[in-house]
Amino acid sequence: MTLSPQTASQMTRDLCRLAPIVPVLVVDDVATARPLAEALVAGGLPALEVTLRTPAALDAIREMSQVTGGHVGAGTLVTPADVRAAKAAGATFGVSPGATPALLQACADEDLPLLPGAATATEAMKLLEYGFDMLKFFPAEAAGGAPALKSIGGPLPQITFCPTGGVNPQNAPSYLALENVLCAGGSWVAPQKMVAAEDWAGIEALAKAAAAL
Ligand SMILES: O=C(O)C(=O)C[C@H](O)[C@H](O)COP(=O)(O)O
Repeated sequence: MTLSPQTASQMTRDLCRLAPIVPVLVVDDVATARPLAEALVAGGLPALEVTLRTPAALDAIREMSQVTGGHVGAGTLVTPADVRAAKAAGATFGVSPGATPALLQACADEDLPLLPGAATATEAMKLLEYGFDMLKFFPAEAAGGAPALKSIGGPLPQITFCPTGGVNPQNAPSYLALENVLCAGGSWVAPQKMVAAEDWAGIEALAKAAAAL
């Protein structure tokens, strides 16, 4: 099977329209995965990105995929092997910090809609040449923040973005106000301490506040 970049972008764009914030999750303990996803979805954040940065990540994706109303994707996709593992675990989309031809091909082969990362006009233009017009702007704050993304939108208005990396409740509104931003990614809605303490009501409240941004 080969998923076209155009179709992949349409699918990730639809996901990014579900809520203003996509939680970026680092799951250490698979036992927390399902209640964490339930709290975030209940709070109004249905699209979830589980980073492949911990040994528990793939099992966490498997668990979270059972949660009604959730859309669980895999983040930190770097290699074709990551893509195959994410797909096998049940991820319905992928997110990568950047993009390589091998990664793009693996996502097409696995039918995994990818939100590929770009930080500069040239990177965005290369992805546009492939057919991707829904991108992750990463690392958002370090790469110039909302002013940089606004500037990229001048010559490249056909590309829409999900800025991620250093986004927080204070600066999120300045991104979300841009015409070329559909949503933003952020880890603050699932603080490690609250997850460890199993404070699901607290996390649901954070999600509600983020959903209202
Ligand atoms: O691992 C990945 O693929 C990523 O997507 C990196 C994330 O963008 C950051 O982890 C966002 O984290 P915060 O800056 O804490 O919101």
